[in-house]
Amino acid sequence: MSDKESDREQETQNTKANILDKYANRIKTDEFVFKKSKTSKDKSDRATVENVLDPRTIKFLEKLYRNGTITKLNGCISTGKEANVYHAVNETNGKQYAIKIYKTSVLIFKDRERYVDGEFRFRNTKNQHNPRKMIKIWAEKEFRNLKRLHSSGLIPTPEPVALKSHVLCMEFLTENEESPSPKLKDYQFKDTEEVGRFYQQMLVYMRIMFQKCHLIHADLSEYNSIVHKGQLYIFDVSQSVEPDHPMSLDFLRMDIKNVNDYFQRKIQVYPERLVFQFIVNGWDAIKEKTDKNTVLEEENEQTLFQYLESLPLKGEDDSDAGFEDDIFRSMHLVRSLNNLEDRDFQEFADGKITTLNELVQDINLESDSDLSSDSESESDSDLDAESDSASDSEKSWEERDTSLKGKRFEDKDEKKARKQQAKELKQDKRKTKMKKHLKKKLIRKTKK
Ligand SMILES: Nc1ncnc2c1ncn2[C@@H]1O[C@H](COP(=O)(O)OP(=O)(O)OP(=O)(O)O)[C@@H](O)[C@H]1O
Ligand SMILES: [Mg+2]
Repeated sequence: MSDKESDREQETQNTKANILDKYANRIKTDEFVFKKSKTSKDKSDRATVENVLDPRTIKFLEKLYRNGTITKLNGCISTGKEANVYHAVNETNGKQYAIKIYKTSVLIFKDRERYVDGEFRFRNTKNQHNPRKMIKIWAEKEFRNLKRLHSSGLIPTPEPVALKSHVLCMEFLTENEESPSPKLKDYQFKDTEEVGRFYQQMLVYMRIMFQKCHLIHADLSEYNSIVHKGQLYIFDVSQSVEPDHPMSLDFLRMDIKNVNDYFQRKIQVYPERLVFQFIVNGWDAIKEKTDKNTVLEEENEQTLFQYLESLPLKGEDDSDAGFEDDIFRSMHLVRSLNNLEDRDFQEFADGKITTLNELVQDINLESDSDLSSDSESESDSDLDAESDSASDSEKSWEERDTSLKGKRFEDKDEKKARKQQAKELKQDKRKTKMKKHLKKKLIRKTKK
């Protein structure tokens, strides 16, 4: 190890040592048991803390102490495959927090990449194989998505409080000092009427997330929703994507399946295709589809519930034939014919591919540009990312390269090189491209 590295190693150990000295009695990482916490006088076990939290994590955690957000980390409430969640408290104002600390195990990144690739907001993300940098981006993604949902005022979520690199601090959902509010999977429903209400509420939130917040959850289930003060709260949005993500509609169909799978153990549910159309269709298309005795005014939660009431449940309506859930789920859905790869044309001709506009009308898949740059709305104190020597996408927000990206602002020879490259790309695409007249003939044939 070079001198420089060993100095750095030594410095890290020192940082860790004196942080632990300073906070030793206020950081516990073993399992947090609510009832016991009041009486437990047992000192935090320093050795456990040392092997659970690495020095960098402790350094970020310390920022939450120093800025007065928390005064004590009580222990771990969940060990997930991606992150551990800890309970923390501010003993002065009694506020309770959930501190989600992401893990750096590389194995998970394989699965995560598909959620980051293709996302407009993370187009500059490099270092996909650098675990430390990747967890920072992943935590930032969760923080920004949570902020977008929370600030919309339309979707109940835990309030996001701060992000320090891969350490995310948010409001802890609990109705008393004794226990966290239950996940949907553990919630004791009063009766089937209440189950039905929660089911419709979940579908309405999925539509609002898509239409107003321009997000698809992509891991929605009874495990990632909590019933708090009688309301359904949505969280765990690190993997959520915008509608322009190439796989957004596949993720949406997966969410619909998971939600239906949970509720149909208790009540009758709607066909997945109708749920998909409810979420993705523009409001005018929805109004058109309703029968004449359901008059809908402007879109709000009430009219959305009203529309759902008018929908046939699974099996009640034979127009569903040919669109059973498994067929709908396995359908190769493309956004429009221009998205069709040449090799798919034959499949399309054989009627095996459905274009989106055959399924829904006036769909808006464009991500709202001001929403997409939701980082601008972050207050710097929230996104106090660690600023080590890193590429643009890694710099903390204050230091990131603010020169405008895009064609208008590049210098001359870069522009020339880019044009040349685009020309070559077009040339070899043309070689494999299907001739226009053949494409037209195929489409005419399928329209008959
Ligand atoms: N704000 C919160 N308030 C109360 N409990 C929370 C909060 N955030 C997370 N939890 C608890 O921690 C658990 C894990 O949180 P989350 O799902 O965000 O992490 P995860 O890494 O995705 O875990 P998993 O892999 O198990 O889904 C939740 O199921 C919930 O029980
Ligand atoms: Mg989760």
